[in-house]
Amino acid sequence: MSTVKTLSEFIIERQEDFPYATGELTRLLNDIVIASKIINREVNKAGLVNIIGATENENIQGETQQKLDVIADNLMISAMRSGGEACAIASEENDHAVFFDSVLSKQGNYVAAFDPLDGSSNIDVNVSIGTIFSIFRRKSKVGEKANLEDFLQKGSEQVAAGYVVYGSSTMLVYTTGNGVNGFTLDPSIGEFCLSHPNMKIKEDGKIYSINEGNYPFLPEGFQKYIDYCKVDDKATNRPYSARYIGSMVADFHRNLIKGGIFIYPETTKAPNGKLRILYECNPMAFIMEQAGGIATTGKQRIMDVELTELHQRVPCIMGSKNMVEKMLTFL
Ligand SMILES: O=P(O)(O)OC[C@H]1O[C@](O)(COP(=O)(O)O)[C@@H](O)[C@@H]1O
Ligand SMILES: [Mg+2]
Ligand SMILES: [Mg+2]
Repeated sequence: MSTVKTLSEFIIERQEDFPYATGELTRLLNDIVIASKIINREVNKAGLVNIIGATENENIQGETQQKLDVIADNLMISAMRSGGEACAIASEENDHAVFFDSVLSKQGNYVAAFDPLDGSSNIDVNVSIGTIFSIFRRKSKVGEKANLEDFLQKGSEQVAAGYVVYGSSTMLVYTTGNGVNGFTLDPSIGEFCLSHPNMKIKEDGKIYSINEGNYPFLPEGFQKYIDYCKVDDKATNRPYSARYIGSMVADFHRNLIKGGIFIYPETTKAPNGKLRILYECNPMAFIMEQAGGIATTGKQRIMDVELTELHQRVPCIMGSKNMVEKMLTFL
C-alpha cells in the first residue's frame, strides 16, 4: 500500500527547518488547515440559499461583502483566536486589525493576515475561488497587546505563506521559505495529502493572464505587452494563450503548474492597482519566488515594498522568470 503523507505530518516533519522551532508555527498552520477544511465544506454548498449572494454590508475597500466572504472570515478568525498562537489577525473583510485580548493569545508569537475568500465575484457562478494567508513573527513584546506595526512588515519578513484553492479539487499550497509544496484534500479521509512536492514554475510559459477589459485604462507599456502576446511568431512560442479566471488564487495556481504570467497593474482608474499587498500580493510573491519565479510591482520586488496601511494596494506582475523579464522591457 503506497503511503500518503498528510499535511499535518509534513508540517511536523518540516518543523526542524525553523531556528525557533517550538511547535507554535506548526500549531498555527494546523489551525489554518482546520479552518480551510470547514470553509471548503461551505464553499461546496455555495448555491444553497443561506450561502449564496451578497450581504448588505460593504468592506473598507468599498466592495459589497458576499455571504461567503463573511462566513470564511469568521471561520478563520475563530480558528486563530481559539488556537492561541496568533496574537492578532488582519483580514480583507475587517477595516482594522483584530488584536486578541486573552492571556493565551497575548503570549502568541505570530500575527496572521488573510484574504478569507479570494475571487468573490466568482462565488455565485461556481468558478474556482480561494483563501490566502500570510504569517509574520510579531515585533511587539510577547505578553502585551499586539499593534499595527506587527502587520506593516515587508513581505520579505514573512515566515510562512500559502493559499487554498477550492476548485475541481481542493488544494493547499504553502511555503515557509524552504520550497513550495502542494497538498490535495482527500474527501474520503478528510486529510490534505502531499500531491505536488517541491513545486517549481517553468522559466518560460505560454499563458498570459490579465483582465483585458481594462485595456483602455492601462499604461502604454502593458497595452504593448498584450499586443506582443498576440503576435503569431512560433520561434518565440507566440501567440500566447489568454487565460483569466478572475480569482487571483486560481489564475496564480494555473500559472504555477503550467508556466505563465499574471498581471494586475496600475490603471488610470486604480493608480496602485487593485490587489492588496498584505494578504494577496506578499503571500503569493513569497510562493512565486520560492518556486523560482519573479514577483514585481513593475518597479521593484513586491516583497521589498514598504507598508504604510493595512489595506494598501500594489501593482502586481508575477510568473515565469523569462516571461516577467520580457514583460518588464515594455515598461
Ligand atoms: O474583476 P477584476 O477587476 O479583473 O478583478 C479580479 C481580481 O479581484 C479579486 O477578485 C480580488 O480579490 P477578492 O475577491 O478577495 O476581493 C482577485 O481575486 C482577482 O484577481
Ligand atoms: Mg482577494
Ligand atoms: Mg477576498
